[in-house]
Amino acid sequence: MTRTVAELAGVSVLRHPTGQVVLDRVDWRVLAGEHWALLGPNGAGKTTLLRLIGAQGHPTSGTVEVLGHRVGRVDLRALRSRIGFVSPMQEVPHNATAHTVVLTGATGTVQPLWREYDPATRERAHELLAELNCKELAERPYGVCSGGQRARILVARALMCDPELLLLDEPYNALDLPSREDVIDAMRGLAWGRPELATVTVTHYLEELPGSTGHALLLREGRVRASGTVDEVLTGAQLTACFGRPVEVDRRGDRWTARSAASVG
Ligand SMILES: Nc1ncnc2c1ncn2[C@@H]1O[C@H](COP(=O)(O)OP(=O)(O)OP(=O)(O)O)[C@@H](O)[C@H]1O
Repeated sequence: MTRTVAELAGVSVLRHPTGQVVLDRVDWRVLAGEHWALLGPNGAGKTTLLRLIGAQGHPTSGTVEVLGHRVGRVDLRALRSRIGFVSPMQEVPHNATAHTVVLTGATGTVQPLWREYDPATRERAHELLAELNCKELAERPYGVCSGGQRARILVARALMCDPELLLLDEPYNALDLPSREDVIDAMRGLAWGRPELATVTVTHYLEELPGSTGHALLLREGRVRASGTVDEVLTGAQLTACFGRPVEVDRRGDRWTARSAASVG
């Protein structure tokens, strides 16, 4: 039987002091090797849900189990060290080289802790840069790398802890088309090369989903509107219900496109 990586049951999040319901009785299970897309309008609760599954917070009610541990009963820092997280909010020292940025993933720190990195760890950072097709960037300062290169460096960094779960919050944000395609290729390569790794990617655009995406969850106003395989969920009817306006979805090869049905013709 395939291992459960994360399971949320009846999860709600209310904001203090307004009592705003950010997530409303969410049920969700992610299995090893699954690749999920998390979609929904602005403010639907996607980042909040990603943070919960990443053991970066507690629900107001309901249960969150990640990698066999119940959030609230374990040291969240220990749990987080087994989860890779890529987010545009991440703090990164821009004058550090790409290799150094990847190394900081071993310690989960913003700044490098040089004494912690033995030769094998340093070599591993090089290997991960190569796995993400950017080994030539090793000595380049992160700050001068392009958006697509930075995204791949951050994925390599997240893989330093050899995670069982990799979470990506809008990794394609503000990338030009070639850069986006490079990151999509890298994600597809990861799915192929690491069959046990589960991933969850928050995105706004179906065009950004690698063909390796097998599952999708649609959120609207904190509620799950649809959840399941991409064939069940990434349909015009489901996206229309989720976004509240007519949406048409096409699938060509292993990629998707979506557009407002009102603009067709
Ligand atoms: N720290 C916070 N304090 C108060 N409200 C918050 C906080 N973080 C998020 N919220 C609110 O919770 C709701 C969900 O936010 P969240 O960032 O999870 O949505 P999202 O689907 O990721 O949105 P977006 O697509 O715009 O990034 C929003 O209404 C937001 O304003």
